[in-house]
Amino acid sequence: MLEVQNIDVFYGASQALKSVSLTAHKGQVTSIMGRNGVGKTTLINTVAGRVLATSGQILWKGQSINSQPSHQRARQGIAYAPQGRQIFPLLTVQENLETGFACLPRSKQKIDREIYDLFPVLLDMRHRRGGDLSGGQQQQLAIARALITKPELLILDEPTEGIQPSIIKDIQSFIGMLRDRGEMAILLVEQYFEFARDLADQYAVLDRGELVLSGAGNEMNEDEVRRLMTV
Ligand SMILES: Nc1ncnc2c1ncn2[C@@H]1O[C@H](COP(=O)(O)OP(=O)(O)OP(=O)(O)O)[C@@H](O)[C@H]1O
Repeated sequence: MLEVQNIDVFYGASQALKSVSLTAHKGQVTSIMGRNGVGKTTLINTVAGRVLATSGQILWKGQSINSQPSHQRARQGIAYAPQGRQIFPLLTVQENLETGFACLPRSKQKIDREIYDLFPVLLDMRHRRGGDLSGGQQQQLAIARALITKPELLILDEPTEGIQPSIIKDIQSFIGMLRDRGEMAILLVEQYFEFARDLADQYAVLDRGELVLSGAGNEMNEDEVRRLMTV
């Protein structure tokens, strides 16, 4: 479904990704792992169209999307919940959700009841300001906002960052549930090893811009991956 083929990315003269390849499939989580600064966010930003690859191909449902800007990719079913959540603190929960409509035609700009069924806390708090939510609730809001377009590829950048341990399990269940519905592929960037491992149908480990290890989640060499994730 998503095929990233040998992409190179540069920031000025510095190369952030070196010939990185990756796939993601419907009904599966692909966990992208690695230390700080190895290129994980750059990789998903390149898939989302926020950063452009200088060479290589990104194929979405068999078509090259390299030259498409991010809003066009969003319209094609690629959604992104960014690192740090980027909730608008002064907008209400409902208004935050509505910002996810930007790439949809007016006729489709409706919050499905299903979103609130998935995240009941957001229904209870829909008239509260985004900034008043806890970190875990904001993370749910960020995922819900990404789901508003009914994506077929959901990209999540470090959803556990800054979230208290008791809520991390809930976030893990949400992601597992979305995966099990079989309607979308999920690309998960995560530094919390157990979280990324438990969700991974496939995994990829980056080190200094290169893909150094990848495979099926259930065949992961845990010691090796942990070593590559340790500073
Ligand atoms: N906009 C940018 N301009 C210049 N260099 C950048 C930019 N964004 C990232 N980099 C550099 O590219 C490299 C990869 O960064 P990236 O954020 O993709 O890594 P990461 O694995 O996601 O790290 P983290 O886990 O800290 O988010 C780093 O050396 C970083 O400093």
